[in-house]
Amino acid sequence: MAFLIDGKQISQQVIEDTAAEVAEFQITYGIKPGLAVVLVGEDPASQVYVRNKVKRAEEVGLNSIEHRLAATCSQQALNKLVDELNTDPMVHGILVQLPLPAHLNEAEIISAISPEKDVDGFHPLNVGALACGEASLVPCTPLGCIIMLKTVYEDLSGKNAVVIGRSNIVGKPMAALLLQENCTVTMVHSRTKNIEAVCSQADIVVAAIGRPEFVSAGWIKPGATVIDVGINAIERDGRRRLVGDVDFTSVEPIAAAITPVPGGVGPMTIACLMKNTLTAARSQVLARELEREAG
Ligand SMILES: Nc1nc(=O)c2c([nH]1)NC[C@@H]1CN(c3ccc(C(=O)N[C@@H](CCC(=O)O)C(=O)O)cc3)C=[N+]21
Repeated sequence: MAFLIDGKQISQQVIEDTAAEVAEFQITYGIKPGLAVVLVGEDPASQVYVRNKVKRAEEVGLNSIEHRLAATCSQQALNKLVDELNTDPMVHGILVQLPLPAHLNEAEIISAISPEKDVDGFHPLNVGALACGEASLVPCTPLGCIIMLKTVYEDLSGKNAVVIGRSNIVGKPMAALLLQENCTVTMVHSRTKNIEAVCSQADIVVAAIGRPEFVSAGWIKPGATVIDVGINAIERDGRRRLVGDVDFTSVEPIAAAITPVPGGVGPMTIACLMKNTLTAARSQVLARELEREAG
């Protein structure tokens, strides 16, 4: 029986710590850190995520502002909104919910967000900073995974970590963060040969491929720690269920520790978004003070 890494509980701690720091921020500066969430279109899953984010933001004491645009909105209209949020001094964090409708250019929008307000950590400048090991705004999901891993291991140094998946939003930043923690990092993906054999060498497996229950017992070394980033809605026995990228039932008896879905990585992602918004607000307020001092 594996130890269950309780994302709900760990995220609650992150939320409470952030809430205390937000309260202090407000006393010091007389304003609340502000988070703007932009949702384009009416995708039901996205609506649920956005609602959860706004709810959590209120809990933490952030000023959260939701902007909704029609699915048919133009690139110019979205750019214009992002520009307004970039210059709004009450907004410290901007999140444009992905994926965007197909006619919109995601890379262009991500680059249009001011890097100081990029609480997703997706802007090329923040991606570069992470690659150089000097990031302040780190993508929320990988950051949440590292926080969970640190509840299992005092020190990640020298661990063999395998990241399954090479997306810009999870796989690549995850590998960068594990490397920063001195892990020996291997990335595997759809073109990797003998993927099972590579995975079964790992002390730590992070699964982020977006395929329901893809990783099964044969991939996992006994005693490994398994972080399941997947959130897949499937239908089983006529009921809608959420499952991860890991076949929990077969892997759980082999692993030493594993994250559940739901209640694992998902809540950590949202908690880290709150943390990043506070980080962004602090550095913007400091930058403005320095500017004022310099005259
Ligand atoms: N710019 C941007 N940034 C994101 O961070 C981002 C995004 N776009 N687009 C969509 C994905 C997805 N995402 C989730 C966060 C939390 C849960 C979460 O908390 N899930 C619950 C279950 C929720 C349920 O019951 O449906 C759980 O895993 O326990 C899920 C999904 C953030 N994303």
